[in-house]
Amino acid sequence: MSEPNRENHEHNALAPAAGRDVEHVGPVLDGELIDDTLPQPRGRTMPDRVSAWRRVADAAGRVWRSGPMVRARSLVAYRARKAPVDVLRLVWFVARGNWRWLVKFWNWATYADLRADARRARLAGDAEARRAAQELIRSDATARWAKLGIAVRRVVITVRVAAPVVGVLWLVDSVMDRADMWPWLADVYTGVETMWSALRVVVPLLLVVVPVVWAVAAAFEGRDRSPGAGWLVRPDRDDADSWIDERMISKALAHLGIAPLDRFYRDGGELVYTVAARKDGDGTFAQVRLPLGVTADMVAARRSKLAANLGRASLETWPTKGDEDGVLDLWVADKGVLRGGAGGWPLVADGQVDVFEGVPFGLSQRGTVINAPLLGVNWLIGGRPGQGKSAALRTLLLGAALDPTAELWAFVMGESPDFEPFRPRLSRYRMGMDDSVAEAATQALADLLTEMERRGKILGEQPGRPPKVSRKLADKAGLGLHPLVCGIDECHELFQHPKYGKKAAELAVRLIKRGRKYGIVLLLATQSPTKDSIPREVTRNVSCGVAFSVADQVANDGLLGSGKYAAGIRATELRINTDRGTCVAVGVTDETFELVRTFYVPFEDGADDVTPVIGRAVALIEETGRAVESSARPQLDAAPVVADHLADVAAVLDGEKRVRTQVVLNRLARHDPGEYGEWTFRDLTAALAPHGVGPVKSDGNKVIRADDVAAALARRDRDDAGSGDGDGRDAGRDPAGTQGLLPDGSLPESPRSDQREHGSGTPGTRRRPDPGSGRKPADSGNASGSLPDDGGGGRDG
Ligand SMILES: Nc1ncnc2c1ncn2[C@@H]1O[C@H](COP(=O)(O)OP(=O)(O)OP(=O)(O)O)[C@@H](O)[C@H]1O
Repeated sequence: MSEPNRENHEHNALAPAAGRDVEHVGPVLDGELIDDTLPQPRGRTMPDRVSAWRRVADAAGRVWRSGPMVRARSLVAYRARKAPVDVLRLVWFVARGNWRWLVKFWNWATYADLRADARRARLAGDAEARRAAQELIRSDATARWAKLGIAVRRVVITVRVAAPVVGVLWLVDSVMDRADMWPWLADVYTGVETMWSALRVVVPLLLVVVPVVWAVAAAFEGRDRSPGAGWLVRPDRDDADSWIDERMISKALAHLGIAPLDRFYRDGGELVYTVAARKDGDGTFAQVRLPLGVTADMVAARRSKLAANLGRASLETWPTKGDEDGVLDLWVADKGVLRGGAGGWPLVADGQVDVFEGVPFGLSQRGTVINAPLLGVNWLIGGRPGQGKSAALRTLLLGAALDPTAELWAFVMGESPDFEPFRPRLSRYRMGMDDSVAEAATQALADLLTEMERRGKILGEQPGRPPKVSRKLADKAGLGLHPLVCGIDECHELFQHPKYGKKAAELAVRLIKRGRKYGIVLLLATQSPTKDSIPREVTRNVSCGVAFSVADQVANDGLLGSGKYAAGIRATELRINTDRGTCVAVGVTDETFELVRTFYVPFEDGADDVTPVIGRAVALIEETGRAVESSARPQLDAAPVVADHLADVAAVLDGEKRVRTQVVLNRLARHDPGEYGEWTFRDLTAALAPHGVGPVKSDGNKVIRADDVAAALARRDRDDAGSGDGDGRDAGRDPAGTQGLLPDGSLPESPRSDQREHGSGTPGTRRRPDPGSGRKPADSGNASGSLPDDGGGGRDG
């Protein structure tokens, strides 16, 4: 029975509705046919959900821990902590603002300023000025009362006119119906009523707004006007209460006694912080744009006052010039943090070095390890006696020793055992005060120059003409492009040597300008970095300057570069003995300067950590199948030191504008009898001709003009710099070292021996060193080995 019925229903339901009544058969459901044979979407399982949640939680955690979030969090926390004090402060500002307005009103009402003028004039006995002031008070009072009278009269007139009109309107409105009024009169009433309703809305609003505006204005008027009293302190670390913030810095700057800065503050100026005070290593860094008339140098000149104002020691306060003269970079160390030394050298017990990566040198002021660059740079280390120069030079050389590809030379121009333990690892080593050491060192510089030229040729022959020696090229057997590091301690003794000094200086300058591309590194240490003891061109062109405690600006700028003292980069702040081992360094990182606590590898009073490191360095070379180029080998035939005729002529002109050729010849003969003793006019002309210089006639005499010689020298230097990338110290410094990383523990691949495969000098007999013996060279009085070379002798040890 039910089937026909259902059919009937369906038929009715599907029948077209047009022209008939529609019969409702219940709700129409939307659906989808499911085919069991197709793959069905799977519901999300529990593990899926968990991992999705975990991903979301991870992302949220990352955002939570991100830098801006941390800063925002600490700012909110800081402000929340400060909220009660801030509220009290605001209330106090409002009260003080009202009081200040009251005082201002009172002063205006009582002519306090004019009365003060009159009083001053009376005290000064200036009757005329006093009369003028009193006259002014009288006339001003008259004018003021007159103005008040006019205003009152206007009000009275307005009331007298308006009152009858209002009365009439009120009367008319109370006796007449609006509908019976003239339309214009009804409009007047409508307008009045609209105004009245608007007033009913506006007045309560004003009753709220006016007090708020009043309070804000009063708070502004009553604000703290002392320097740096802004509200925007931006802490980004937890101990926000104990660190240096903008307010402290502004306050400290306000009390330096710099007139334009004082004026700026007096006029209510607020300093602009281009970098808000933030934690930077073991201290706080901020960058301030100084107001008109103030330079960073002016602040740097008052460093000790600034330090005192900030509650720090001078050494802990570093105001330096930022990107512009008017931008102050200020770094302030956390209290006492610089007192601790850097600790032991990280490689003293273990590890290896790749000199292309740098050598751990010390801790920066930020507390990170400075990996000092060795390749592609030259070093000048200086400071007062006993402050750590030799120890720093030793650390650099020790680092180089732990690179089995590096060849090391050392010359100590004095009686000092500082580098004795290095002997087994050194290819050349001379120590002492006699002339033969100076001669050997000069010879070494000449050989390095020859070697540099050879390397230049080799580099030019490589595919792609690489611009400089790379790790890959240095490791390539047979090229002889391995790193060659030459350290000269007490180098002023060499440059001031009566016989070899000039030559050594000339050679060193040329090496420093050009050698860095060829893997040749010069490390110079000196007690005396004055212009007489170190050639100006050396101090100008070395890329890494290190100054331990120095006595004055001259020594400071001699080591760190000109203008550094004025810019606030001052090793004069380092206290003799107290800050032993701490130095100011430029060029060792990308920072303008670093305050470095150098690592110390002891070699004194029975303590000797150097010898074991050298033992390890020698063992490393043996492991890699290299032969050590030791100074113990017999002397190689050294190429004679080549005389530089142009430089010698320049030297003997002795600052005179023009000198007769005969006098030049005489002076040259005195300067270097071996070279110039037999020289004639023709020799002199021939020697100078290639440089475009020659004798010219002046007052009937043949003379050499100093200007011509200087121009030729400059030309040559330019050419040298052009081919060697002449590194103006401050302009295009060499790539700086890195910070914060220790060098890779080991080289990726043991480099092959190539120390003996290039040609310079003549081969010597090679002997396996005995690292433990600390053996003296066979003849320590002789110049030790020249550049490693065996002219095709056995490779790879
Ligand atoms: N980084 C350091 N940490 C701790 N002490 C150091 C450090 N460097 C050097 N010293 C100490 O200073 C002493 C002197 O060091 P060093 O011989 O290197 O000074 P110097 O400047 O070369 O002196 P001189 O000019 O007389 O040769 C060392 O014996 C050592 O005690």
